[in-house]
Amino acid sequence: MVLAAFSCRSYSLPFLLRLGFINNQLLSFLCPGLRIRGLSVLCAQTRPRAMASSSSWELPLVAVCQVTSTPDKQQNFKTCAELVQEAARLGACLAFLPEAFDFIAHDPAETLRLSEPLGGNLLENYAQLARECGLWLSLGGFHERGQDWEQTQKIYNCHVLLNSKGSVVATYRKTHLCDVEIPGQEPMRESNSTIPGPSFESPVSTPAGKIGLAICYDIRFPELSLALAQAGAEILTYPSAFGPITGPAHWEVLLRARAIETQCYVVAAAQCGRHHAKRASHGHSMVVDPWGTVVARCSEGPGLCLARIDLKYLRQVRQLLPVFQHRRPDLYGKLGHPLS
Ligand SMILES: O=C(O)CNC(=O)[C@H](CS)NC(=O)CCC(=O)C(=O)O
Repeated sequence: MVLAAFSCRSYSLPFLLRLGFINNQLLSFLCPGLRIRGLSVLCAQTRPRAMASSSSWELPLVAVCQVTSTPDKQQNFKTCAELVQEAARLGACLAFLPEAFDFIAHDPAETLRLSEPLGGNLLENYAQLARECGLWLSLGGFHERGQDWEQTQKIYNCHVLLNSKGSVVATYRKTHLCDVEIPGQEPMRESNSTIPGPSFESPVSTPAGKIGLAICYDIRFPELSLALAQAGAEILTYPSAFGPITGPAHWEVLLRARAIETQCYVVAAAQCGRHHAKRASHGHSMVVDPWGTVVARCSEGPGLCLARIDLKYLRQVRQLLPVFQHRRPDLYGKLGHPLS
């Protein structure tokens, strides 16, 4: 007990663990109570020592906003605007809002009624907000009436990236729609109201790095994240509204897996709490670094968290573990076909 405590304080436990002077079994034998603390310290410091980052205040800061959207569009805008203003005050160059930041409706009919085109009032309000605050905005899933609205009477789930002048720099329309029924959470039939997008978009240069756009359920398709990484993405974004059953089981694991596989930062702004009588979301917005470490996470309820994006560190991780050189595309030809 004394030895373990002494080790922790004086000789940096993770350092001794890495050198092999002490292992987790020995540690748990010496001090069961400290094991968890020791492991969590280890987790935060598994970043290899040689890979020290640049001075952190020189690195771009991003903000991840977590909200509880309701059917009330005006109120939702007010909540999001306050968080974006807070992000700007804290020095962020880019703020991320979750899927359905504009609203979460009671049913598909209300979703369609509340939707707007890209050129509508809501996007104009966000463009003005970006200009006033002087930061970029990832608007993670806007219920968009597209060019084909008159014929189809259906919308797109559209991720819009605005620069600090309020101009639309990129749009991505969700390609994998969530049509799933999981016992214990409200059935999701996104295709009732939404058309899947035709393609993914090339990653976009921003003050924080090159961003690959995706949305929520897309995270279950590693093919998309690999395609984005191969097209040059350094940051992947998964603005989301995960449910209360799949959230605890899959959310963090999926985010960390995508970060480790692609060696990208993963930024995931999430809906949280109860939207209306029938629907609730998991929350747990976070930023994962290219090593797979969760470097920022929101607490319960609406709010924001911040992370620095260190692209030098990203390149070091990619050098240390050159999985993109070791990949065997000659083996994976049938990938993506339904299981037989
Ligand atoms: O409904 C809206 O207005 C906005 N769209 C959503 O919230 C979508 C479709 S219902 N939600 C998801 O994709 C959750 C995926 C998920 O929970 C999982 O993959 O486990």
